Amino acid sequence: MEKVGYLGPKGSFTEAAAATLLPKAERLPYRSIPDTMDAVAEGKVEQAVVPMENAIEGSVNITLDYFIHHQRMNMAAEIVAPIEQHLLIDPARADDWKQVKTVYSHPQAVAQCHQFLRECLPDAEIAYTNSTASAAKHVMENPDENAAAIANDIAAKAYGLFMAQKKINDYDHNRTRFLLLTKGEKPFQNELITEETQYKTSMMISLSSDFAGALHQVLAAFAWRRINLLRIESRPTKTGLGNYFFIVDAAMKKDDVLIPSVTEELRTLGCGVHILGSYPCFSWEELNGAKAIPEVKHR
Ligand SMILES: O=C(O)C(=O)C[C@]1(C(=O)O)C=C[C@@H](O)C=C1
Repeated sequence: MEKVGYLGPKGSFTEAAAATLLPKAERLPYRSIPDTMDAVAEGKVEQAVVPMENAIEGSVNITLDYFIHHQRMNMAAEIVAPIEQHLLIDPARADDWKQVKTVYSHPQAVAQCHQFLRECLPDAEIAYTNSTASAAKHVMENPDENAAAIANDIAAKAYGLFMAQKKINDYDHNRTRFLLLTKGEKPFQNELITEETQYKTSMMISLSSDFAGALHQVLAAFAWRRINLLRIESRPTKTGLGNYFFIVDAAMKKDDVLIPSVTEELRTLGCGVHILGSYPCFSWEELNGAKAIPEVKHR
């Protein structure tokens, strides 16, 4: 049976994303995003699912940075999922959630609920964990701590916690984009792919030097070919203040003409160009119907 690694433990949003993309694969939890990627590089699993970007909080920087600087692999598929955060506590404290002293969660989840925390739990300490599910697990394992977790309803069930406050994310349209990563360029062969499936091609582009219009030249290479760009993200190269590379997502599948020619043109301009993957993109609703978060049967 094929294996997929995910940011665990069980009950994380990432597990639900992995279960939806690869329902037949054996799922193996890892304790951090870098550990999850290392598992692919070390051959412990053939592929892994990690969170990449959130509609409220933006990029998951650790994913992007570890991917670029430490474990360059292939982006093989994408799923965008709705994210509903809840405040979970030990059932024995069901009526006392306002007295909670510490709130545990992943930094992305905490950021998605800033306003709620400021208004409803202004004195609570925030403690960051590797994932929302590890926060829930911690609260379950430490009933004397007077703590709460921000996590989803699957984690509430998995760890026997009470949902003291539901949907505490500050904005309704909360969605996270998860990526399936593989070691080599392994096309995602799956019955989920149809004629209508949209593709993206992600590229890392570094500018040759800093001059007026350098980024404009890069964008022009896409523009005159009418390649639609869905995202441009800049991240530090970590070589000095002010040095950045760009991650660009083009709304098309890697082909034999446009992508090779834009790559060629950018290289002629002196840019570094790496194709990070060309992959099908799915929405949660497309794969799960109207159900917000599917029941994840744990293995
Ligand atoms: O998968 C999880 O449960 C996580 O904690 C990770 C993560 C993320 O990094 O974006 C996943 C989805 C939510 O946006 C919040 C947290």
